[in-house]
Amino acid sequence: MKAIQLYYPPEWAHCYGCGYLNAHGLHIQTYWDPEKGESETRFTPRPYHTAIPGFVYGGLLASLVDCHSTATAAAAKAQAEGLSLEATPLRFVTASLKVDFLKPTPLGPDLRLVGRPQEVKGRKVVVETELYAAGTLTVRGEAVLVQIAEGFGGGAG
Ligand SMILES: CCCCC/C=C\C/C=C\C/C=C\C/C=C\CCCC(=O)SCCNC(=O)CCNC(=O)[C@H](O)C(C)(C)COP(=O)(O)OP(=O)(O)OC[C@H]1O[C@@H](n2cnc3c(N)ncnc32)[C@H](O)[C@@H]1OP(=O)(O)O
Repeated sequence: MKAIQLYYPPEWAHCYGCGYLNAHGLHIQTYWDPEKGESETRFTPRPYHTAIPGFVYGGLLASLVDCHSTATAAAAKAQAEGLSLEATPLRFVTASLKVDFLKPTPLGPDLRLVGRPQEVKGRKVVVETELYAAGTLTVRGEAVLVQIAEGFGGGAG
């Protein structure tokens, strides 16, 4: 299976969080399950992603939710419209990002984010995300993503 971000054309692939052309970026990769209608991202924080020793920096967690959500929006919109991302790349930007830090997130385990689209309407998609560390829910996110307007270069916009 191919990560959603790898369908972005090069002009949309410089994002610090998820762009495959950003050498210094996080290279977040998100996978879509068309049957469940949900997405999954896995990421293992590095020791320098520390908030206080032993715990992950919240800004990193917000970045994971952010790029996981933009990719989820692209997949959800493609599925809703019966489009293939291969033939019709879609790119969303973040209009609103809410992150609830429910518990400290331990630094060490692989993190798992699960995204569920709540609304797909016009250019707007709303995505809810749960982030788990070693099976424990530590972060919940809600994002509003807006498909970039036509004329912003690359794909179907
Ligand atoms: C970083 C570039 C941002 C600028 C975007 C421009 C061009 C993009 C070109 C290429 C992009 C390529 C790659 C992107 C790379 C990385 C993405 C990773 C994620 C990010 O790191 S990205 C950076 C942070 N991001 C921004 O820098 C956004 C700045 N902002 C805007 O560029 C506008 O603000 C925009 C486009 C968001 C909306 O503007 P707009 O005029 O196109 O759309 P409009 O207002 O019609 O809203 C349509 C529906 O979204 C609802 N809606 C709008 N805003 C809302 C809000 N805040 N809360 C709740 N709902 C909201 C409305 O209520 C309506 O919903 P409804 O139809 O139901 O009423």
